[in-house]
Amino acid sequence: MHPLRIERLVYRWPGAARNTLEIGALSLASGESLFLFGPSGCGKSTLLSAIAGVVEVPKGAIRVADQDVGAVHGGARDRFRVDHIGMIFQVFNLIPWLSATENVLLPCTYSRHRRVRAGDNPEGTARRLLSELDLSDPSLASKPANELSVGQQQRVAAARALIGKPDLILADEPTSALDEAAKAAFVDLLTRECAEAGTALLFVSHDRSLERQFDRSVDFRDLNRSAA
Ligand SMILES: Nc1ncnc2c1ncn2[C@@H]1O[C@H](COP(=O)(O)OP(=O)(O)OP(=O)(O)O)[C@@H](O)[C@H]1O
Repeated sequence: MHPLRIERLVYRWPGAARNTLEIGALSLASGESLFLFGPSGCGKSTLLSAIAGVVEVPKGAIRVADQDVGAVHGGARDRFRVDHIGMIFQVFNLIPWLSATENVLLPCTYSRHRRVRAGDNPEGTARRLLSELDLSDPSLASKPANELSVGQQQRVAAARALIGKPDLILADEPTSALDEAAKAAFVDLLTRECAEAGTALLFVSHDRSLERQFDRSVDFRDLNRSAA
């Protein structure tokens, strides 16, 4: 099984004068972590949206867990995404009135696949992940998400992405609200958890101080011919 396989992906935002993405090939193996860097506006977030099926992609261009993302539509695509992909985006999409723990457990609510993979005690798994991310204090874990700091919300989003061992995690600048020490610890935990779970990690950022913590690093401008 390939967590991610991209071949001949071309994408243009509606109304744009030129293609945003022209990617020949990109794949990730199970448990592999890739750091993808490039300047603002070069198309990194667009690529993640295409992989997540948030924007329409041509059939055959992107496979996640061996499934053609462009061939799955509507509700089936939403179910496919929660079954196989964990996302840590710049906007965390936490449900504001749910506690940190309840937010972490959401993928297990929506996906039987993730619930089964979270083990016999998903609540215990959620607590363990939050504690690894330095959110073990019960008063923090039970707080509504909108009463957490942005850095704490980033870590809740990471625990939510990790729970139930998805095949792939997409992370878009997830350390922007953390200080230097917290950043390194966060990336260390994320890469370690992914390697142990066999989850492939695609992490995009322009902060190259994090690069050496990953198995592989790619300059987006080398990958994306439209930027040439
Ligand atoms: N929803 C959208 N509709 C139309 N064009 C968009 C949309 N989102 C992004 N774009 C355009 O696509 C190009 C790539 O943007 P994208 O957000 O993917 O870059 P990025 O590398 O992630 O940038 P950053 O590092 O600043 O987040 C930009 O020219 C941007 O204006």
